[in-house]
Amino acid sequence: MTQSERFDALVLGSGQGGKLLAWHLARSGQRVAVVERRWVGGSCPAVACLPSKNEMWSARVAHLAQHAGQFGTITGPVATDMAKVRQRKRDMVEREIAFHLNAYKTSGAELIMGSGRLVAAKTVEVQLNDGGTRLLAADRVFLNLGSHALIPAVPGLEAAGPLTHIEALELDRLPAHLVVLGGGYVGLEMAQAYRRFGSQVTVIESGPQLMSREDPDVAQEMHRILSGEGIRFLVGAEALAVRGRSGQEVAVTVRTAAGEETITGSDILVAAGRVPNTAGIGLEEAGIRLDGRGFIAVNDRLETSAAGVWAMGECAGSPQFTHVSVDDFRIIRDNLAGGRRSTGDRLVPYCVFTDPPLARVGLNEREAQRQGIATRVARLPMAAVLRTEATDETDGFMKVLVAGDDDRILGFTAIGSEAGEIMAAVQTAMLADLPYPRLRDAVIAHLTMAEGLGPLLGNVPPRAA
Ligand SMILES: Cc1cc2nc3c(=O)[nH]c(=O)nc-3n(C[C@H](O)[C@H](O)[C@H](O)COP(=O)(O)OP(=O)(O)OC[C@H]3O[C@@H](n4cnc5c(N)ncnc54)[C@H](O)[C@@H]3O)c2cc1C
Ligand SMILES: NC(=O)c1ccc[n+]([C@@H]2O[C@H](COP(=O)([O-])OP(=O)(O)OC[C@H]3O[C@@H](n4cnc5c(N)ncnc54)[C@H](O)[C@@H]3O)[C@@H](O)[C@H]2O)c1
Repeated sequence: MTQSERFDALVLGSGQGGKLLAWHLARSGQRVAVVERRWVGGSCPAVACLPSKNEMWSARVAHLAQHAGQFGTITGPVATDMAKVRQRKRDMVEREIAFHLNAYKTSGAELIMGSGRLVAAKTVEVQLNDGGTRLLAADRVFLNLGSHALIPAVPGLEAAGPLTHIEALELDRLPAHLVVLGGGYVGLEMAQAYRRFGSQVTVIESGPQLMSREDPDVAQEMHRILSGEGIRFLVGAEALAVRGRSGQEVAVTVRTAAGEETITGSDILVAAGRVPNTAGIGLEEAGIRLDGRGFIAVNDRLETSAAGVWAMGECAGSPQFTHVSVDDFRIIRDNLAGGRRSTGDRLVPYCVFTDPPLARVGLNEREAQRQGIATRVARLPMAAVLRTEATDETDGFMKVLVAGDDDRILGFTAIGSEAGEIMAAVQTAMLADLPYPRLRDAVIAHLTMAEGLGPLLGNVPPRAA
Protein backbone atom coordinates (compact mmCIF):
# COMPACT_ATOMS: atom_id res chain seq x y z
CA MET A 1 0.00 0.00 0.00
CA THR A 2 1.22 3.53 -0.77
CA GLN A 3 2.34 5.68 2.13
CA SER A 4 -0.62 7.46 3.71
CA GLU A 5 -0.79 11.18 4.50
CA ARG A 6 -1.19 11.71 8.27
CA PHE A 7 -3.78 13.96 9.86
CA ASP A 8 -4.85 14.54 13.45
CA ALA A 9 -8.49 14.33 12.44
CA LEU A 10 -10.32 13.18 9.34
CA VAL A 11 -13.97 13.90 8.63
CA LEU A 12 -15.62 11.68 6.01
CA GLY A 13 -18.66 13.46 4.52
CA SER A 14 -19.01 17.19 5.06
CA GLY A 15 -22.39 17.01 6.79
CA GLN A 16 -23.73 19.61 9.16
CA GLY A 17 -21.91 18.46 12.31
CA GLY A 18 -18.76 17.26 10.56
CA LYS A 19 -17.81 20.54 8.92
CA LEU A 20 -18.28 22.42 12.21
CA LEU A 21 -16.07 19.91 14.00
CA ALA A 22 -13.44 20.19 11.26
CA TRP A 23 -13.36 23.99 11.49
CA HIS A 24 -13.26 23.83 15.31
CA LEU A 25 -10.39 21.33 15.47
CA ALA A 26 -8.43 23.11 12.74
CA ARG A 27 -8.83 26.47 14.49
CA SER A 28 -7.44 24.88 17.63
CA GLY A 29 -4.29 23.93 15.74
CA GLN A 30 -4.93 20.38 14.56
CA ARG A 31 -4.21 19.11 11.06
CA VAL A 32 -7.65 18.29 9.69
CA ALA A 33 -8.98 16.97 6.37
CA VAL A 34 -12.60 16.76 5.22
CA VAL A 35 -13.54 14.42 2.36
CA GLU A 36 -16.70 15.37 0.47
CA ARG A 37 -17.84 13.80 -2.77
CA ARG A 38 -20.44 16.29 -3.96
CA TRP A 39 -21.68 19.21 -1.89
CA VAL A 40 -19.49 21.83 -0.31
CA GLY A 41 -21.21 22.25 3.06
CA GLY A 42 -23.22 19.02 2.87
CA SER A 43 -26.83 18.55 1.88
CA CYS A 44 -28.58 21.17 4.05
CA PRO A 45 -27.38 24.27 2.16
CA ALA A 46 -27.03 22.54 -1.23
CA VAL A 47 -30.06 20.32 -1.81
CA ALA A 48 -32.18 20.04 1.34
CA CYS A 49 -33.24 22.58 4.01
CA LEU A 50 -32.20 25.89 2.52
CA PRO A 51 -33.05 25.21 -1.15
CA SER A 52 -36.44 23.74 -0.24
CA LYS A 53 -37.33 26.63 2.06
CA ASN A 54 -36.08 29.09 -0.56
CA GLU A 55 -38.40 27.68 -3.25
CA MET A 56 -41.24 27.33 -0.76
CA TRP A 57 -40.90 31.03 -0.03
CA SER A 58 -41.30 31.71 -3.75
CA ALA A 59 -44.42 29.53 -3.63
CA ARG A 60 -45.73 31.57 -0.70
CA VAL A 61 -45.24 34.77 -2.67
CA ALA A 62 -47.18 33.19 -5.56
CA HIS A 63 -49.95 32.23 -3.14
CA LEU A 64 -50.12 35.72 -1.64
CA ALA A 65 -50.15 37.26 -5.11
CA GLN A 66 -52.97 34.93 -6.14
CA HIS A 67 -54.97 35.98 -3.08
CA ALA A 68 -53.89 39.64 -3.02
CA GLY A 69 -57.39 40.84 -3.88
CA GLN A 70 -58.62 39.55 -0.51
CA PHE A 71 -56.40 42.15 1.14
CA GLY A 72 -57.25 45.00 -1.20
CA THR A 73 -54.29 44.75 -3.56
CA ILE A 74 -55.24 44.68 -7.22
CA THR A 75 -53.06 42.45 -9.41
CA GLY A 76 -53.36 41.08 -12.90
CA PRO A 77 -53.17 37.40 -13.80
CA VAL A 78 -50.50 35.64 -11.69
CA ALA A 79 -48.09 33.07 -13.15
CA THR A 80 -44.85 31.47 -11.98
CA ASP A 81 -41.57 31.60 -13.86
CA MET A 82 -39.88 28.42 -12.63
CA ALA A 83 -36.58 29.35 -14.27
CA LYS A 84 -36.54 32.50 -12.09
CA VAL A 85 -37.54 30.50 -9.00
CA ARG A 86 -34.64 28.14 -9.66
CA GLN A 87 -32.19 30.95 -10.33
CA ARG A 88 -33.04 32.64 -7.02
CA LYS A 89 -32.38 29.32 -5.28
CA ARG A 90 -29.16 28.75 -7.22
CA ASP A 91 -27.90 32.22 -6.28
CA MET A 92 -28.46 31.37 -2.61
CA VAL A 93 -26.61 28.06 -2.98
CA GLU A 94 -23.68 29.92 -4.60
CA ARG A 95 -23.55 32.28 -1.60
CA GLU A 96 -23.54 29.25 0.71
CA ILE A 97 -20.68 27.65 -1.22
CA ALA A 98 -18.65 30.86 -0.99
CA PHE A 99 -19.32 31.04 2.76
CA HIS A 100 -18.21 27.45 3.27
CA LEU A 101 -15.08 27.74 1.13
CA ASN A 102 -14.10 30.80 3.13
CA ALA A 103 -14.66 28.94 6.41
CA TYR A 104 -12.37 26.13 5.21
CA LYS A 105 -9.75 28.66 4.18
CA THR A 106 -9.81 30.69 7.38
CA SER A 107 -9.97 27.65 9.69
CA GLY A 108 -7.14 25.83 7.94
CA ALA A 109 -9.12 22.57 7.49
CA GLU A 110 -8.40 21.01 4.10
CA LEU A 111 -11.45 20.22 1.95
CA ILE A 112 -10.78 17.30 -0.38
CA MET A 113 -13.42 16.77 -3.07
CA GLY A 114 -13.77 13.06 -3.78
CA SER A 115 -15.41 9.81 -2.64
CA GLY A 116 -13.96 8.22 0.47
CA ARG A 117 -13.79 4.58 1.47
CA LEU A 118 -12.28 2.96 4.56
CA VAL A 119 -9.42 0.65 3.51
CA ALA A 120 -7.98 -0.05 6.98
CA ALA A 121 -8.57 1.13 10.53
CA LYS A 122 -8.79 4.95 10.51
CA THR A 123 -7.49 5.00 6.93
CA VAL A 124 -9.48 6.40 4.00
CA GLU A 125 -8.78 6.12 0.30
CA VAL A 126 -10.18 8.99 -1.70
CA GLN A 127 -11.11 8.78 -5.39
CA LEU A 128 -10.57 12.43 -6.22
CA ASN A 129 -13.27 14.11 -8.31
CA ASP A 130 -10.49 15.60 -10.44
CA GLY A 131 -8.90 12.18 -10.99
CA GLY A 132 -6.34 10.18 -9.04
CA THR A 133 -6.42 8.94 -5.46
CA ARG A 134 -5.13 9.98 -2.05
CA LEU A 135 -4.63 7.79 1.00
CA LEU A 136 -5.35 9.55 4.28
CA ALA A 137 -4.86 8.27 7.83
CA ALA A 138 -5.74 10.02 11.07
CA ASP A 139 -5.66 9.58 14.83
CA ARG A 140 -9.39 10.26 14.93
CA VAL A 141 -12.00 9.69 12.25
CA PHE A 142 -15.46 11.28 12.23
CA LEU A 143 -18.15 9.90 9.92
CA ASN A 144 -20.83 12.36 8.79
CA LEU A 145 -22.13 10.64 5.66
CA GLY A 146 -25.80 11.64 5.59
CA SER A 147 -28.48 9.73 3.70
CA HIS A 148 -30.24 9.57 0.35
CA ALA A 149 -33.87 9.23 -0.72
CA LEU A 150 -35.37 5.77 -0.53
CA ILE A 151 -36.86 4.52 -3.78
CA PRO A 152 -39.56 2.09 -2.56
CA ALA A 153 -39.65 -1.34 -4.22
CA VAL A 154 -42.77 -0.61 -6.28
CA PRO A 155 -42.66 -2.40 -9.66
CA GLY A 156 -41.77 0.10 -12.40
CA LEU A 157 -40.94 2.96 -10.03
CA GLU A 158 -37.17 2.98 -10.48
CA ALA A 159 -37.49 2.54 -14.25
CA ALA A 160 -39.79 5.59 -14.30
CA GLY A 161 -36.79 7.77 -13.29
CA PRO A 162 -38.62 9.43 -10.37
CA LEU A 163 -37.66 12.84 -9.06
CA THR A 164 -36.19 13.04 -5.59
CA HIS A 165 -36.09 16.38 -3.74
CA ILE A 166 -32.75 17.04 -5.48
CA GLU A 167 -34.15 16.99 -9.02
CA ALA A 168 -37.45 18.56 -7.99
CA LEU A 169 -35.58 21.58 -6.61
CA GLU A 170 -33.76 21.90 -9.94
CA LEU A 171 -36.84 22.01 -12.17
CA ASP A 172 -37.14 25.04 -14.43
CA ARG A 173 -40.56 23.94 -15.64
CA LEU A 174 -43.85 23.36 -13.92
CA PRO A 175 -45.05 19.73 -13.83
CA ALA A 176 -48.61 19.56 -15.15
CA HIS A 177 -49.51 16.93 -12.55
CA LEU A 178 -47.03 15.97 -9.83
CA VAL A 179 -47.66 12.66 -8.09
CA VAL A 180 -45.91 12.53 -4.71
CA LEU A 181 -45.14 9.20 -3.06
CA GLY A 182 -45.06 9.81 0.71
CA GLY A 183 -46.98 12.18 2.97
CA GLY A 184 -44.19 13.05 5.41
CA TYR A 185 -41.95 16.12 5.67
CA VAL A 186 -40.54 16.21 2.15
CA GLY A 187 -43.79 15.12 0.53
CA LEU A 188 -45.98 17.75 2.18
CA GLU A 189 -43.53 20.63 1.81
CA MET A 190 -42.95 19.93 -1.88
CA ALA A 191 -46.61 19.13 -2.60
CA GLN A 192 -47.74 22.50 -1.29
CA ALA A 193 -44.97 24.39 -3.08
CA TYR A 194 -45.79 22.85 -6.46
CA ARG A 195 -49.54 23.26 -5.93
CA ARG A 196 -48.97 26.96 -5.26
CA PHE A 197 -46.75 27.30 -8.33
CA GLY A 198 -49.70 25.94 -10.33
CA SER A 199 -49.28 22.15 -10.69
CA GLN A 200 -52.03 19.67 -10.07
CA VAL A 201 -50.76 17.56 -7.14
CA THR A 202 -51.71 14.11 -5.80
CA VAL A 203 -50.06 12.70 -2.66
CA ILE A 204 -50.05 8.94 -2.09
CA GLU A 205 -49.39 7.94 1.54
CA SER A 206 -49.20 4.28 2.53
CA GLY A 207 -49.78 4.85 6.26
CA PRO A 208 -53.16 5.43 7.87
CA GLN A 209 -52.58 9.22 8.17
CA LEU A 210 -50.22 11.95 6.97
CA MET A 211 -47.14 12.58 9.15
CA SER A 212 -47.18 9.27 11.00
CA ARG A 213 -45.39 10.65 14.10
CA GLU A 214 -48.10 13.20 14.87
CA ASP A 215 -51.37 12.89 16.76
CA PRO A 216 -54.35 12.14 14.49
CA ASP A 217 -55.96 15.55 15.18
CA VAL A 218 -52.78 17.28 13.98
CA ALA A 219 -52.52 15.11 10.86
CA GLN A 220 -56.19 15.72 10.11
CA GLU A 221 -55.80 19.48 10.38
CA MET A 222 -52.85 19.41 7.97
CA HIS A 223 -54.88 17.17 5.63
CA ARG A 224 -57.80 19.61 5.77
CA ILE A 225 -55.69 22.71 5.16
CA LEU A 226 -53.73 21.27 2.23
CA SER A 227 -56.84 19.68 0.68
CA GLY A 228 -58.33 23.18 0.81
CA GLU A 229 -55.54 24.34 -1.50
CA GLY A 230 -56.53 21.67 -4.02
CA ILE A 231 -54.04 18.89 -3.20
CA ARG A 232 -55.55 15.44 -3.53
CA PHE A 233 -54.56 12.90 -0.86
CA LEU A 234 -54.82 9.13 -1.01
CA VAL A 235 -54.10 7.87 2.51
CA GLY A 236 -53.76 4.22 3.45
CA ALA A 237 -52.91 3.73 -0.21
CA GLU A 238 -50.57 1.05 -1.47
CA ALA A 239 -48.76 1.87 -4.70
CA LEU A 240 -48.91 -1.35 -6.71
CA ALA A 241 -47.17 -0.42 -9.96
CA VAL A 242 -45.79 2.51 -11.93
CA ARG A 243 -45.69 2.78 -15.70
CA GLY A 244 -44.14 5.42 -17.96
CA ARG A 245 -41.38 8.02 -17.40
CA SER A 246 -41.35 10.90 -14.97
CA GLY A 247 -41.22 14.14 -16.95
CA GLN A 248 -43.37 12.66 -19.73
CA GLU A 249 -46.27 10.60 -18.41
CA VAL A 250 -46.53 8.30 -15.41
CA ALA A 251 -49.41 6.06 -14.40
CA VAL A 252 -49.47 4.91 -10.78
CA THR A 253 -51.84 2.12 -9.78
CA VAL A 254 -52.83 2.29 -6.12
CA ARG A 255 -55.01 0.21 -3.85
CA THR A 256 -57.04 1.93 -1.13
CA ALA A 257 -59.97 0.84 1.03
CA ALA A 258 -62.18 2.08 -1.81
CA GLY A 259 -60.54 -0.24 -4.36
CA GLU A 260 -57.92 0.10 -7.09
CA GLU A 261 -57.32 3.29 -9.03
CA THR A 262 -54.77 4.48 -11.58
CA ILE A 263 -53.50 8.03 -11.30
CA THR A 264 -51.97 9.53 -14.40
CA GLY A 265 -49.52 12.36 -13.87
CA SER A 266 -46.69 14.08 -15.66
CA ASP A 267 -44.03 13.61 -12.96
CA ILE A 268 -43.50 11.48 -9.87
CA LEU A 269 -41.58 12.55 -6.76
CA VAL A 270 -40.40 10.02 -4.17
CA ALA A 271 -40.56 11.29 -0.59
CA ALA A 272 -40.78 8.01 1.26
CA GLY A 273 -37.94 8.27 3.78
CA ARG A 274 -34.16 8.01 3.77
CA VAL A 275 -31.38 5.41 3.44
CA PRO A 276 -28.02 6.05 5.18
CA ASN A 277 -24.96 6.49 2.92
CA THR A 278 -23.11 3.63 4.59
CA ALA A 279 -23.09 0.81 2.01
CA GLY A 280 -20.01 -0.29 0.11
CA ILE A 281 -17.46 2.01 1.72
CA GLY A 282 -15.62 -0.51 3.89
CA LEU A 283 -17.16 0.45 7.23
CA GLU A 284 -17.72 -3.04 8.61
CA GLU A 285 -14.37 -4.23 7.23
CA ALA A 286 -12.77 -1.45 9.30
CA GLY A 287 -14.55 -2.65 12.45
CA ILE A 288 -17.39 -0.11 12.36
CA ARG A 289 -20.60 -1.96 13.16
CA LEU A 290 -23.88 -1.11 11.41
CA ASP A 291 -27.36 -1.73 12.82
CA GLY A 292 -30.03 -3.81 11.05
CA ARG A 293 -31.14 -0.80 8.96
CA GLY A 294 -27.65 0.19 7.83
CA PHE A 295 -27.13 3.06 10.27
CA ILE A 296 -23.78 3.21 12.08
CA ALA A 297 -24.18 1.77 15.58
CA VAL A 298 -23.11 4.36 18.16
CA ASN A 299 -23.38 4.76 21.92
CA ASP A 300 -24.88 7.85 23.56
CA ARG A 301 -21.54 9.64 23.09
CA LEU A 302 -21.61 8.93 19.33
CA GLU A 303 -18.65 6.55 19.58
CA THR A 304 -18.70 3.68 17.08
CA SER A 305 -17.53 0.10 17.70
CA ALA A 306 -14.07 1.06 16.34
CA ALA A 307 -11.67 2.87 18.68
CA GLY A 308 -11.04 6.46 17.65
CA VAL A 309 -14.01 6.58 15.25
CA TRP A 310 -17.17 8.64 15.87
CA ALA A 311 -20.32 9.03 13.76
CA MET A 312 -22.76 11.92 13.70
CA GLY A 313 -25.91 13.11 11.98
CA GLU A 314 -28.23 10.95 9.95
CA CYS A 315 -25.71 8.13 9.28
CA ALA A 316 -25.51 7.59 13.05
CA GLY A 317 -29.29 7.23 13.33
CA SER A 318 -29.70 10.65 14.95
CA PRO A 319 -33.06 12.34 14.34
CA GLN A 320 -32.97 13.63 10.77
CA PHE A 321 -32.59 17.36 11.28
CA THR A 322 -29.79 19.84 10.75
CA HIS A 323 -30.01 21.13 14.31
CA VAL A 324 -29.49 17.58 15.61
CA SER A 325 -26.41 17.01 13.46
CA VAL A 326 -25.11 20.33 14.80
CA ASP A 327 -25.81 19.18 18.36
CA ASP A 328 -24.00 15.90 17.63
CA PHE A 329 -20.99 18.09 16.82
CA ARG A 330 -21.31 19.91 20.14
CA ILE A 331 -21.50 16.64 22.07
CA ILE A 332 -18.38 15.25 20.39
CA ARG A 333 -16.52 18.57 20.74
CA ASP A 334 -17.29 18.79 24.45
CA ASN A 335 -16.46 15.15 25.12
CA LEU A 336 -13.12 15.48 23.31
CA ALA A 337 -12.40 18.30 25.74
CA GLY A 338 -13.08 15.99 28.70
CA GLY A 339 -16.85 16.41 29.02
CA ARG A 340 -19.44 13.67 29.50
CA ARG A 341 -22.27 14.80 27.28
CA SER A 342 -24.83 12.36 25.97
CA THR A 343 -27.40 12.27 23.20
CA GLY A 344 -29.82 10.71 25.67
CA ASP A 345 -31.20 13.74 27.43
CA ARG A 346 -31.77 16.26 24.66
CA LEU A 347 -35.05 17.88 23.75
CA VAL A 348 -35.41 17.86 19.96
CA PRO A 349 -37.87 20.34 18.41
CA TYR A 350 -38.84 20.37 14.77
CA CYS A 351 -40.87 22.29 12.29
CA VAL A 352 -42.51 21.24 9.02
CA PHE A 353 -42.38 24.36 6.88
CA THR A 354 -45.72 24.05 5.17
CA ASP A 355 -47.83 27.22 5.28
CA PRO A 356 -49.04 27.23 7.98
CA PRO A 357 -46.17 25.31 9.55
CA LEU A 358 -46.35 22.50 12.06
CA ALA A 359 -44.04 22.66 15.08
CA ARG A 360 -43.53 20.24 17.90
CA VAL A 361 -41.33 19.86 20.94
CA GLY A 362 -41.59 17.09 23.53
CA LEU A 363 -44.39 14.56 23.90
CA ASN A 364 -47.63 14.37 22.00
CA GLU A 365 -50.75 12.63 23.27
CA ARG A 366 -50.12 9.34 21.53
CA GLU A 367 -46.57 9.07 22.90
CA ALA A 368 -47.69 10.00 26.43
CA GLN A 369 -50.37 7.30 26.31
CA ARG A 370 -47.93 4.73 24.95
CA GLN A 371 -45.45 5.55 27.72
CA GLY A 372 -48.16 5.50 30.40
CA ILE A 373 -47.52 9.15 31.35
CA ALA A 374 -50.49 10.97 32.87
CA THR A 375 -50.98 14.40 31.33
CA ARG A 376 -53.36 17.32 31.28
CA VAL A 377 -54.07 18.51 27.74
CA ALA A 378 -55.17 21.98 26.66
CA ARG A 379 -55.99 23.26 23.17
CA LEU A 380 -56.56 26.63 21.58
CA PRO A 381 -57.68 27.24 18.01
CA MET A 382 -55.45 29.68 16.15
CA ALA A 383 -58.61 31.66 15.38
CA ALA A 384 -58.69 32.54 19.10
CA VAL A 385 -55.25 34.23 18.88
CA LEU A 386 -55.99 37.91 18.34
CA ARG A 387 -53.24 38.42 15.78
CA THR A 388 -55.11 36.22 13.32
CA GLU A 389 -57.90 38.84 13.27
CA ALA A 390 -55.35 41.07 11.55
CA THR A 391 -53.78 38.49 9.25
CA ASP A 392 -56.68 36.12 8.46
CA GLU A 393 -54.31 33.21 9.28
CA THR A 394 -56.96 31.41 11.31
CA ASP A 395 -56.16 27.80 10.35
CA GLY A 396 -54.76 25.38 12.91
CA PHE A 397 -54.52 25.04 16.66
CA MET A 398 -52.07 24.76 19.53
CA LYS A 399 -51.97 21.91 22.00
CA VAL A 400 -49.97 21.63 25.20
CA LEU A 401 -49.36 18.64 27.47
CA VAL A 402 -48.75 19.38 31.15
CA ALA A 403 -47.82 16.70 33.68
CA GLY A 404 -50.75 15.14 35.54
CA ASP A 405 -49.18 15.47 38.98
CA ASP A 406 -47.03 18.61 38.74
CA ASP A 407 -46.89 21.75 36.59
CA ARG A 408 -44.13 20.82 34.13
CA ILE A 409 -44.81 21.27 30.42
CA LEU A 410 -44.17 17.91 28.74
CA GLY A 411 -44.97 18.73 25.14
CA PHE A 412 -46.27 21.31 22.72
CA THR A 413 -47.59 21.06 19.18
CA ALA A 414 -48.80 23.90 17.03
CA ILE A 415 -50.09 23.98 13.51
CA GLY A 416 -50.59 27.55 12.46
CA SER A 417 -48.90 30.79 11.53
CA GLU A 418 -45.48 31.28 13.21
CA ALA A 419 -45.78 27.88 14.90
CA GLY A 420 -42.00 27.40 15.00
CA GLU A 421 -41.41 30.74 16.72
CA ILE A 422 -44.14 30.12 19.31
CA MET A 423 -42.65 26.69 19.97
CA ALA A 424 -39.24 28.20 20.77
CA ALA A 425 -40.83 30.13 23.66
CA VAL A 426 -42.39 26.95 25.05
CA GLN A 427 -39.15 25.04 24.57
CA THR A 428 -37.31 27.65 26.61
CA ALA A 429 -39.84 27.22 29.42
CA MET A 430 -39.42 23.44 29.24
CA LEU A 431 -35.63 23.69 29.38
CA ALA A 432 -35.92 25.91 32.44
CA ASP A 433 -38.44 23.53 34.09
CA LEU A 434 -40.70 26.53 34.40
CA PRO A 435 -44.05 25.66 36.00
CA TYR A 436 -46.67 26.36 33.33
CA PRO A 437 -48.52 29.07 35.33
CA ARG A 438 -45.38 31.27 35.10
CA LEU A 439 -45.64 31.26 31.30
CA ARG A 440 -49.45 31.49 31.42
CA ASP A 441 -49.21 34.65 33.54
CA ALA A 442 -46.28 36.25 31.67
CA VAL A 443 -46.88 39.59 29.98
CA ILE A 444 -46.47 38.72 26.28
CA ALA A 445 -46.42 41.43 23.66
CA HIS A 446 -49.69 42.22 21.96
CA LEU A 447 -50.28 41.46 18.90
CA THR A 448 -47.85 38.55 18.55
CA MET A 449 -48.82 34.95 17.88
CA ALA A 450 -47.05 33.96 21.13
CA GLU A 451 -49.70 36.00 22.94
CA GLY A 452 -51.90 32.93 22.42
CA LEU A 453 -49.81 31.01 24.97
CA GLY A 454 -51.66 32.81 27.80
CA PRO A 455 -55.14 31.60 26.84
CA LEU A 456 -53.78 28.19 25.77
CA LEU A 457 -52.20 27.58 29.17
CA GLY A 458 -55.28 29.06 30.81
CA ASN A 459 -57.17 26.07 29.40
CA VAL A 460 -55.02 23.51 31.27
CA PRO A 461 -57.40 21.49 33.46
CA PRO A 462 -56.76 21.56 37.21
CA ARG A 463 -54.87 18.66 38.79
CA ALA A 464 -57.04 15.73 39.79
CA ALA A 465 -57.67 15.95 43.53
C1 LIG B 1 -35.74 18.20 1.10
C2 LIG B 1 -35.23 18.20 2.51
C3 LIG B 1 -35.51 19.29 3.32
C4 LIG B 1 -35.04 19.32 4.63
N1 LIG B 1 -35.36 20.39 5.42
C5 LIG B 1 -34.94 20.44 6.70
C6 LIG B 1 -35.23 21.56 7.53
O1 LIG B 1 -35.92 22.49 7.13
N2 LIG B 1 -34.75 21.57 8.80
C7 LIG B 1 -33.98 20.55 9.27
O2 LIG B 1 -33.55 20.63 10.42
N3 LIG B 1 -33.67 19.47 8.51
C8 LIG B 1 -34.14 19.39 7.24
N4 LIG B 1 -33.82 18.31 6.45
C9 LIG B 1 -32.92 17.27 6.99
C10 LIG B 1 -31.46 17.78 6.94
O3 LIG B 1 -31.15 18.19 5.63
C11 LIG B 1 -30.46 16.73 7.41
O4 LIG B 1 -30.91 16.10 8.59
C12 LIG B 1 -29.14 17.45 7.67
O5 LIG B 1 -28.60 17.91 6.47
C13 LIG B 1 -28.13 16.64 8.46
O6 LIG B 1 -27.42 15.85 7.62
P1 LIG B 1 -26.05 15.15 8.05
O7 LIG B 1 -25.21 16.06 8.86
O8 LIG B 1 -26.36 13.84 8.63
O9 LIG B 1 -25.38 14.92 6.63
P2 LIG B 1 -25.47 15.72 5.26
O10 LIG B 1 -25.62 17.16 5.44
O11 LIG B 1 -26.46 15.02 4.40
O12 LIG B 1 -24.02 15.50 4.68
C14 LIG B 1 -23.46 14.26 4.38
C15 LIG B 1 -22.41 14.49 3.31
O13 LIG B 1 -21.62 13.34 3.18
C16 LIG B 1 -21.24 13.22 1.83
N5 LIG B 1 -20.82 11.83 1.63
C17 LIG B 1 -21.54 10.71 1.84
N6 LIG B 1 -20.81 9.63 1.60
C18 LIG B 1 -19.58 10.06 1.24
C19 LIG B 1 -18.38 9.39 0.88
N7 LIG B 1 -18.27 8.06 0.83
N8 LIG B 1 -17.29 10.16 0.55
C20 LIG B 1 -17.39 11.51 0.57
N9 LIG B 1 -18.48 12.18 0.92
C21 LIG B 1 -19.58 11.46 1.25
C22 LIG B 1 -22.49 13.62 1.08
O14 LIG B 1 -22.18 14.03 -0.24
C23 LIG B 1 -23.01 14.76 1.94
O15 LIG B 1 -22.58 16.03 1.48
C24 LIG B 1 -34.27 18.24 5.14
C25 LIG B 1 -33.98 17.14 4.31
C26 LIG B 1 -34.47 17.12 3.02
C27 LIG B 1 -34.15 15.94 2.14
N1 LIG C 1 -38.74 20.70 7.86
C1 LIG C 1 -37.89 19.76 8.18
O1 LIG C 1 -37.25 19.77 9.23
C2 LIG C 1 -37.65 18.63 7.23
C3 LIG C 1 -38.04 18.73 5.90
C4 LIG C 1 -37.81 17.64 5.06
C5 LIG C 1 -37.18 16.50 5.56
N2 LIG C 1 -36.82 16.46 6.86
C6 LIG C 1 -36.19 15.25 7.43
O2 LIG C 1 -35.96 14.30 6.41
C7 LIG C 1 -36.57 13.07 6.78
C8 LIG C 1 -37.04 12.36 5.55
O3 LIG C 1 -38.20 12.98 5.00
P1 LIG C 1 -39.22 12.14 4.15
O4 LIG C 1 -40.41 12.97 3.90
O5 LIG C 1 -38.51 11.50 3.03
O6 LIG C 1 -39.57 10.94 5.15
P2 LIG C 1 -40.70 10.80 6.28
O7 LIG C 1 -40.32 9.61 7.05
O8 LIG C 1 -40.97 12.07 6.97
O9 LIG C 1 -42.03 10.48 5.43
C9 LIG C 1 -42.08 9.42 4.53
C10 LIG C 1 -43.53 9.03 4.33
O10 LIG C 1 -43.60 8.17 3.21
C11 LIG C 1 -44.50 7.12 3.49
N3 LIG C 1 -44.15 6.01 2.61
C12 LIG C 1 -43.12 5.14 2.71
N4 LIG C 1 -43.14 4.27 1.69
C13 LIG C 1 -44.21 4.58 0.91
C14 LIG C 1 -44.75 4.06 -0.29
N5 LIG C 1 -44.21 3.00 -0.89
N6 LIG C 1 -45.86 4.64 -0.80
C15 LIG C 1 -46.43 5.70 -0.19
N7 LIG C 1 -45.96 6.24 0.95
C16 LIG C 1 -44.85 5.70 1.48
C17 LIG C 1 -44.31 6.86 4.98
O11 LIG C 1 -45.43 6.22 5.54
C18 LIG C 1 -44.10 8.27 5.52
O12 LIG C 1 -45.31 8.88 5.92
C19 LIG C 1 -37.69 13.44 7.73
O13 LIG C 1 -37.99 12.39 8.61
C20 LIG C 1 -37.14 14.63 8.45
O14 LIG C 1 -36.44 14.24 9.60
C21 LIG C 1 -37.04 17.49 7.70
